Amino acid sequence: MAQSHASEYASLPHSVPPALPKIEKFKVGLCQLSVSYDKEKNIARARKAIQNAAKRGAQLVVLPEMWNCPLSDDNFSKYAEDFDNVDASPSFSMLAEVSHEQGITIVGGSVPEQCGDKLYNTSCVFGTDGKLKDKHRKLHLFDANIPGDISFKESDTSTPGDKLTIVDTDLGRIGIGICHDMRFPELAMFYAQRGVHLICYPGAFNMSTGEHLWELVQRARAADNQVFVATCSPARGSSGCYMIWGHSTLVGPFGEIIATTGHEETTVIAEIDYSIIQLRRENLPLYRQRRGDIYQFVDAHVLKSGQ
Ligand SMILES: NC(=O)CCC(=O)C(=O)O
Repeated sequence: MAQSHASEYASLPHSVPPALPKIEKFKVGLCQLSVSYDKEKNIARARKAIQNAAKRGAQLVVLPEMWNCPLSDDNFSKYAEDFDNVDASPSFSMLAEVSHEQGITIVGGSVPEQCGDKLYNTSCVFGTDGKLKDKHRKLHLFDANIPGDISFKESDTSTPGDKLTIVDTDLGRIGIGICHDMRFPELAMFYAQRGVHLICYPGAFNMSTGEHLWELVQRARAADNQVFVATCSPARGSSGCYMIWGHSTLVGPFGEIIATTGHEETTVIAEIDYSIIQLRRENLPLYRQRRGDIYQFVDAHVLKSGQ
């Protein structure tokens, strides 16, 4: 779990290059799904998309933010699931079943999670055995007010998470963020410093910030940290008042776009080759060039533990 990673890695020098996992090359599937008001149909649609991505060779499948639920604050509690009560959690159960059935790793986008009287925007990661490996609760809730454009206050209904999520999988060390989490470079730096190879951000940028910033921020997170970044959005036209930008994308460690799409429902299949991380870090050894004598990135876990 992330918190144990924090203490385990607290003493590492900043920006160590990651050790490569056994598997260097594999295919990722980014399922950009249409989302309707019918939760059962959303689950069936997601299952099919995952199965098709696996048939096309994807060993890792990423789903969008809020794939079981039209994206609006007033829907979250209606579509929420309690993951501790798996029998009453059809989205969770489907992901567990299909990851096992297909023998793949799934970053299960996000769905609203009910935990006691709290709602979270939560991403569950499943291993090839169908077991939950970890879950990430969105840390930075999307509260925005751009007059005449968009007004959204996720914090009216949801509670922010309180931990970082680094998951060791057969396909490398994966860091998880959800949508607005991508705006915060510190989170990506924290992950990179702890040897993450790939950061997955299920996300649903809107039309205004999407056009200007969706591509820019994910390329920046990848280039700054010399890691892979994968984003997965719902398709536009998905139900709800929130107009979605789409454009699910895989970015490489040079900030290069490896594969992307438009706003319609589709699955992007692309190859991740981790040896490129090593190559780029040799080409441009940012981790050695940082001026730790002038400035330092100090994370809260290190401060708290007094190191
Ligand atoms: N669902 C979200 O967190 C949206 C974030 C977003 O659009 C942004 O600009 O940030």
